[in-house]
Amino acid sequence: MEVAIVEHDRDGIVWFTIHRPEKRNAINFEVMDKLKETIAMVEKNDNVKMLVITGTGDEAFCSGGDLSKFQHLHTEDAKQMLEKMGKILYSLLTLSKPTVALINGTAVGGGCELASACDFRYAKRGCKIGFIQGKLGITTGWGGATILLEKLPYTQALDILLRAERMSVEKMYEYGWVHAVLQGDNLREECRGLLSPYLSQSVSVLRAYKAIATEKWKSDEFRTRFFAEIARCAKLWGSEEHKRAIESFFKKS
Ligand SMILES: CC[C@@H](C(=O)O)C(=O)SCCNC(=O)CCNC(=O)[C@H](O)C(C)(C)COP(=O)(O)OP(=O)(O)OC[C@H]1O[C@@H](n2cnc3c(N)ncnc32)[C@H](O)[C@@H]1OP(=O)(O)O
Repeated sequence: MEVAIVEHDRDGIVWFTIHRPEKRNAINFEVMDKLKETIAMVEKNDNVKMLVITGTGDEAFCSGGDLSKFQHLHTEDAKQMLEKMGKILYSLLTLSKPTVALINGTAVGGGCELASACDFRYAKRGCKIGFIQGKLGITTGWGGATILLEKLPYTQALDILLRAERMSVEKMYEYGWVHAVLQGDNLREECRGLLSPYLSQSVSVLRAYKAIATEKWKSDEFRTRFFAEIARCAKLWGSEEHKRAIESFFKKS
């Protein structure tokens, strides 16, 4: 079965849908590979204007890394896994076309990092959003904290990370992380409506604005901070606190 569905529509939107509803759209290596391939295609293809990332079903946008696969990784292997996705999120962050996370359900852990790397976050009313990594004895491991601290005011970003709680869409809207709260009757159409002013611009204009917007993230200084975050998380990955948190999640689920 496909782990992600990629559709290219008439308006120039590429829809990338993580398709693992039975795992609450958790990201394994296959999802990473497919996302990497899609980002490269969007970058190159002049018929594509925007990338929208979402998840299958009503339950989850994305539950982060696939813990059933990644829970046993030790520091060095964990670092490789985190760096692999970190590089993908960095290319998403600096993509030359506008990007949207269409949050159709719960977004937790790495799911929030994936959404943070997008330019806009539109979320269905009632969803829960949580940078819960702190409660798992780790930090964000895909560069998400560095991105959050770039995109939100310092106090809001730090509050979200230190609380490590599942927060309401409304609260995340107040913090400026969610840009539009959607009713959810037809998420795609609501999303398309919000994107229509952007889609009326040419690809050259979209590319030019994205280049201006993302220039600051192409410096060595930013990349060093981004990948240092990943190394810190890798160190915590093998800690007793993290192992206990994951064991307790699997006992419950
Ligand atoms: C690796 C990077 C790191 C980072 O940088 O942040 C991470 O992302 S660590 C992962 C952080 N994510 C989590 O800890 C989320 C764990 N999941 C949940 O808290 C909940 O599942 C949910 C997302 C809130 C949904 O709750 P609910 O609707 O009640 O579903 P269940 O809990 O019953 O789950 C159904 C099914 O899905 C499996 N599942 C869920 N999340 C994951 C996951 N991240 N990895 C692997 N599998 C996951 C869960 O085990 C259930 O499976 P079955 O028991 O086989 O049905």
